[in-house]
Amino acid sequence: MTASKQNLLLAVDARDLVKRYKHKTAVDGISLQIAQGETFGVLGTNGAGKTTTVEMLAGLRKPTRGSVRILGLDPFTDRAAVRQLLGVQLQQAYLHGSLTARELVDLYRSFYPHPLSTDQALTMVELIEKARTRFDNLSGGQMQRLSIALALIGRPKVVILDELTTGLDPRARRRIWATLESLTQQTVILVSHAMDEVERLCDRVALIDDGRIIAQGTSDQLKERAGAQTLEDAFVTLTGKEMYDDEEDDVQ
Ligand SMILES: Nc1ncnc2c1ncn2[C@@H]1O[C@H](COP(=O)(O)OP(=O)(O)OP(=O)(O)O)[C@@H](O)[C@H]1O
Repeated sequence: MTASKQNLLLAVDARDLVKRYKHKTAVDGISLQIAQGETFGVLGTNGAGKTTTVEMLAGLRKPTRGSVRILGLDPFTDRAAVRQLLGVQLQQAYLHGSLTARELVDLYRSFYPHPLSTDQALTMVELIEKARTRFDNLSGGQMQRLSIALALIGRPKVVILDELTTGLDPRARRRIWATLESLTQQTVILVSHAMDEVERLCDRVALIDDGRIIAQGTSDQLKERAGAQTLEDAFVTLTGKEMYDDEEDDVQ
């Protein structure tokens, strides 16, 4: 494949994704086209369908309808190939708790052909001193940082990060942001509630509400479209909802 043709290939091409559960349509016709090298933000209130969407992109949840291609490959039928292209950090890391941080990084390294070194990965998220600590004995923020290192260890072409820095202290957030800003060659899909994070890191953003994309564009385009000063105000105007509205909060 020539270089120019390769660049035309979308990192993510999702068409009309639908995910229906028995009593709920979590995702209701989402299409996303994300170019190679883009950092793409997915914003939405709790329960909007963000995690379900990215799980379908990663081949972790089968869509009821629709198609996904990651660099032209189907994550379900080309599972082994896609696994080498993709790094995923999910909201809840299901990791083997009795393994140490170093053992987990070593294990994940083995899945990829050209990974970072274990020390590089642990240093990147400032966990080198915790290398010998079992996963179960790490703090919540340390577990989260480790899961970011595991998503990035294989130098994947496409990285999916769900709630990247939720719960991290300001210093750790800045450090992780700097790491992400250095990933200029990689495509990043970032699910977030943090407007500052999205504005700083993302080239484009999709606003998701009730399983649908209600607007997408650069932060500036969304602000302009909503006549808003901030991305948060744009979000409220375009969705008619406050960012932290939660379905469950209504029951009091
Ligand atoms: N396995 C499941 N069975 C039934 N309903 C589900 C299942 N998983 C998710 N849902 C529902 O689908 C909707 C979308 O969930 P999802 O986790 O994708 O939202 P989200 O935007 O990631 O939310 P949050 O910001 O709270 O993480 C929610 O109403 C959720 O309760």
